[in-house]
Amino acid sequence: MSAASSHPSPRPAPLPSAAARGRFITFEGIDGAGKSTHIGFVTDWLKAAGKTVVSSREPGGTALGEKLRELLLHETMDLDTEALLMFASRREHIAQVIEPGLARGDWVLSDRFTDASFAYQGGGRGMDRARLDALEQWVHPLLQPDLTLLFDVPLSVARARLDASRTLDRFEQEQADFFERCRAEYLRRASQFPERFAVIDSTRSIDEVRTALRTALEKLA
Ligand SMILES: Nc1ncnc2c1ncn2[C@@H]1O[C@H](COP(=O)(O)OP(=O)(O)O)[C@@H](O)[C@H]1O
Ligand SMILES: Cc1cn([C@H]2C[C@H](O)[C@@H](COP(=O)(O)OP(=O)(O)O)O2)c(=O)[nH]c1=O
Repeated sequence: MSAASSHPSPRPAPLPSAAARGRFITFEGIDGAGKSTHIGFVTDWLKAAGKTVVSSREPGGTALGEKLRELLLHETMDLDTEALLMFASRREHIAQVIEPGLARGDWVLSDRFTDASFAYQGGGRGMDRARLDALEQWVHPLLQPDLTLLFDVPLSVARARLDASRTLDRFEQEQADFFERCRAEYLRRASQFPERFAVIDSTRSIDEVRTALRTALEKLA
């Protein structure tokens, strides 16, 4: 018997496999609904579950996106310009942050994404939905969030929660009926895409909201 047959050669090392794709979670709701309050909680919960988390926002999330955010929040502009700049910021965010993060296997959290354009430019300002559909098809034909957490509250609750002392941006200065339309469009989107939306009743206490968030996250993990 040869030495080779009595001592089989060691198995070749497995080839490095590509990281499993991460998950994309978006946070939505009218201003004052409670998104920012709970992003930190979701981040901590996911990290405790062993995930690598990237937390970002729109408009913004990149150096260029943050410059566009400044313009969007403070300069008066035509509605088409506003929608195009929202999607320009989004394109950069997808290319630089969201797609690379998901490819690395990270869990990417975004404070707002395309549902906000449908809610604010579409519902709030009355932009034709077909135009927003076309922009979405252009900017991210294949990408959709794995989970969209919609923090839902009546406008009166959101308004009461917004810190009276803070300076309101161009969107926050809008009238009540604008936000009613935004909220209605968010809820319409949630019923159009029930597989990815979790509607969180954000009138409940922070602890109760956290319980609802855990339930939604456990389904995804
Ligand atoms: N479930 C809740 N109950 C009571 N107050 C809340 C709740 N969620 C958020 N808040 C408070 O409401 C205010 C607005 O919340 P925030 O998370 O900044 O809203 P958003 O990011 O959606 O604009 C904050 O002062 C926050 O502490
Ligand atoms: C992403 C996005 C945001 N917006 C608006 C909603 C918000 O009023 C504003 C900024 O969002 P946000 O970061 O939630 O504001 P804040 O830091 O004051 O809580 O931009 C749109 O109108 N369309 C969009 O596509």
